[in-house]
Amino acid sequence: MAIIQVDNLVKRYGDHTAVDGVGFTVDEGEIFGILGPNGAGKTTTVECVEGLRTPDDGVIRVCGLDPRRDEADLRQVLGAQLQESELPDKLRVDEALELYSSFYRAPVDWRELADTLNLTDKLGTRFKQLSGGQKQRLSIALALVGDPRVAVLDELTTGLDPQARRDVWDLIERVRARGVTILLVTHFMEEAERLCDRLAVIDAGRLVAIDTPAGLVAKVDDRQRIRFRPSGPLDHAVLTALPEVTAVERAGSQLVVTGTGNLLLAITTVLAREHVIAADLRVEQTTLDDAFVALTGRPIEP
Ligand SMILES: Nc1ncnc2c1ncn2[C@@H]1O[C@H](COP(=O)(O)OP(=O)(O)OP(=O)(O)O)[C@@H](O)[C@H]1O
Repeated sequence: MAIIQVDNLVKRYGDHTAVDGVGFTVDEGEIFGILGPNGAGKTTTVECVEGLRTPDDGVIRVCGLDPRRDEADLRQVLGAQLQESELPDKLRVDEALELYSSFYRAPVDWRELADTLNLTDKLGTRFKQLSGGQKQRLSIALALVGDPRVAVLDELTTGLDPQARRDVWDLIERVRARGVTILLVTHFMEEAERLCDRLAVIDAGRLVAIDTPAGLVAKVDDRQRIRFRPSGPLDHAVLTALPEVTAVERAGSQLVVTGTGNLLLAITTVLAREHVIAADLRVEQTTLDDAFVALTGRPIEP
């Protein structure tokens, strides 16, 4: 069942159309990602979902609520990561968590949440004195403290080191396992691939594609590339004769074979028959990065 519904969303800033007819639905319990380069309109889209901005056109429903009209009810079901500037510098971590839980009818135990986010030894620290990563973890805690049905997380792991990023991903998976629906804004391919059930790719305010990460890759290209160094002479014709093979190229001492289907099995069977050993064999598949370039015409990071 759709818990978030966005139809033909349009948002303009002056004469600049930041979001231009974007639509998607998110099912209950899904992690749904919005992926796109800087300035694509991702934050504007989710801020309309959160009721923080008024759309110029379109319909949005979150748990059946209209984010602008039903703002007070929306606050009880939707958790949003706050912007850094929203917390006073002198507020301590424990005070912030206590304050935010007081906003909700049925908050979770904030001490437990702080523990999960490795914030327990920072409870007495003032906001201003937290590192970038600690502030980020606190903002995630504040988004989840109300035990929301839907959590909106914008650039969740920006500024975190690789280990902290993985810890946050694990946390998000645990949150989802409790049934929370997550709308996630990201421009990290690895994050999108690892966490999201489905992704909306947005570029220059427009929706380019919606699919699973694997579906986006498959849409673009299902070719694989296999590289290896043959141990002895090999007639390329034995490879090009295979129905799975579309091309064979030489790159220095390596052969690069492109194809589809069960390419690896087809190649290794032929090599065994020809008594050739494939050294340094590597299988390269189309990645989400490749799919993004194919869909939008450019890489996500300039
Ligand atoms: N309050 C505003 N007033 C005017 N223009 C704005 C405002 N907020 C955003 N924009 C513009 O609208 C476009 C979309 O911005 P938005 O922040 O939604 O993109 P984004 O995809 O979230 O980008 P980023 O990844 O950089 O945060 C950009 O061109 C941005 O400069």
